[in-house]
Amino acid sequence: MDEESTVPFLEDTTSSQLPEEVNVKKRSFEYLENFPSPLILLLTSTASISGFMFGYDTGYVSAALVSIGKDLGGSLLTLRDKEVITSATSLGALLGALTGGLLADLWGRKRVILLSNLLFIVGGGTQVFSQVVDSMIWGRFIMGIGVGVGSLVAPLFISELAPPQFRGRLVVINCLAITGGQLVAYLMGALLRNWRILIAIGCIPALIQTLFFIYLPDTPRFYLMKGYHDKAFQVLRRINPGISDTAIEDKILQINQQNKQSTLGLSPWRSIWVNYIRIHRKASNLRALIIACSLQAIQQLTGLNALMYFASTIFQMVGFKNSNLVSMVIAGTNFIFTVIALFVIDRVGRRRILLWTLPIMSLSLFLCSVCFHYISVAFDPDGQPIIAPGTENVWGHFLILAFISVVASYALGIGNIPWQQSELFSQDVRGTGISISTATNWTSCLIVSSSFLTAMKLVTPSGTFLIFSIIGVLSVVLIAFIYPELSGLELEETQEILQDGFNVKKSVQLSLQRQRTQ
Ligand SMILES: O[C@H]1[C@H](O)[C@@H](O)[C@H](O)[C@@H](O)[C@H]1O
Repeated sequence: MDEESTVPFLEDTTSSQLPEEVNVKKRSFEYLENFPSPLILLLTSTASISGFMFGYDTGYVSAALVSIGKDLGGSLLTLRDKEVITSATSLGALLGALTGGLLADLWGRKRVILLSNLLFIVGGGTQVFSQVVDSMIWGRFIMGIGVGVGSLVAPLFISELAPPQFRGRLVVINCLAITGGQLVAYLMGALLRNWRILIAIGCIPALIQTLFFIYLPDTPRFYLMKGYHDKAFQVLRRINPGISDTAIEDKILQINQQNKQSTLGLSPWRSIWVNYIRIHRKASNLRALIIACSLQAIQQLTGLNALMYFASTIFQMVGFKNSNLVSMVIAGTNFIFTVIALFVIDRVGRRRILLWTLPIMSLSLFLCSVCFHYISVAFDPDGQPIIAPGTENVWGHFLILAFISVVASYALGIGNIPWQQSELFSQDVRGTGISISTATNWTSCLIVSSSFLTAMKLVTPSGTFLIFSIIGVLSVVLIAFIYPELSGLELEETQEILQDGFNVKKSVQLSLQRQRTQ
């Protein structure tokens, strides 16, 4: 380690020229490990249980709706009941996302994860014991709040702990848990005929995570936000074995520089307000917010979840009668390609992956649109799409290939990169920032799920997928202009990048230099 590497990068926060001009001041904290420490892996996997519950709880609903039959109130569920039961979770998640980040700043990341578990268990329990539709809806709503809170706090927790060169991969572990949760939900849905057991199983991971977290610490960055130097020191020491005390103190100094802005001592409401204003007034924060919200909106507005929903009808057309199997093929592709993302995200870089995969995804969506042009889709009296008899199967086969290509390119990039959002924000407004961007995700999800069937009727399925494809193309242009490369950079460094512009070119150079020195 040379002398220069002990100079905290952020000491030079007034510098607006990056990165050659700052002579690549190396990070104050030299990571000696080539592999994250066992404690980091334990904390990451435990936090990722939240991701699993996000996936499982959004995934089991279609199977549960089929097997509920007349169990709720003695009559079959109407289409309206099904819609409300399904969307109650997304609505709850929107509420959870709006409040989760703010609570994480007030109470700590760990306590908020515990709160989300309580919501999972109360919401799940309410559903398991439901005798009428209304209590089922309330159960789904309460559980949805837990999903929303968990969807933002788990990646936040992980990215605050992770050494920069592993951060991308460690956050993808949570995304892997989401797609894994969806896959397991479909698998269980196919195996289990009893919906109450299907839902009850979903509460077990929440209990396991609670037990683990009782004994595990919060993140050093949160402890420093609250002024707990010793606790932060101890966690940094445990997660980075082999690092000198001086290097740890350097790191603490670096984090504390950003905490000068913290709202310590203010009342909770006042600090929420102050952070809300701060995130809009300070240029670097506003840029971070624009990037994070854009990525989250793009993830949902390119229609992946709608495609998942429609997949079973298409597969039926080409001879697959088992719709659960269909969902598993799509969810399986999503899972497998998220595994690949895990291995490439830090090496290739977030920006570059998006610029490679989004064009492929847009092209695949366009191919879906072309295939649909040759397939005649009708709608049954309930408004559900059905394939008109006598349709040429060959287009159905092409469509399946196009679907798989959409899901694969999605899972490699836009399916997981928006969840790296915590790295964009400075310490003082991180909770507020990720609350707003996660709420953007759930709002966009609600917009697509509530308008998808109407759009298919109004502009045909071919037109709907053409719209998704156009959104994909526009997103590539937007990302090319506004998304800097943050792979390998310290959380504190990203703010420097966003200080006087989006600094895309300079960030790419800095990230490359970091990769060479790590
Ligand atoms: O990152 C996740 C994942 O890609 C899921 O498969 C998808 O259903 C969610 O909407 C998304 O947020």
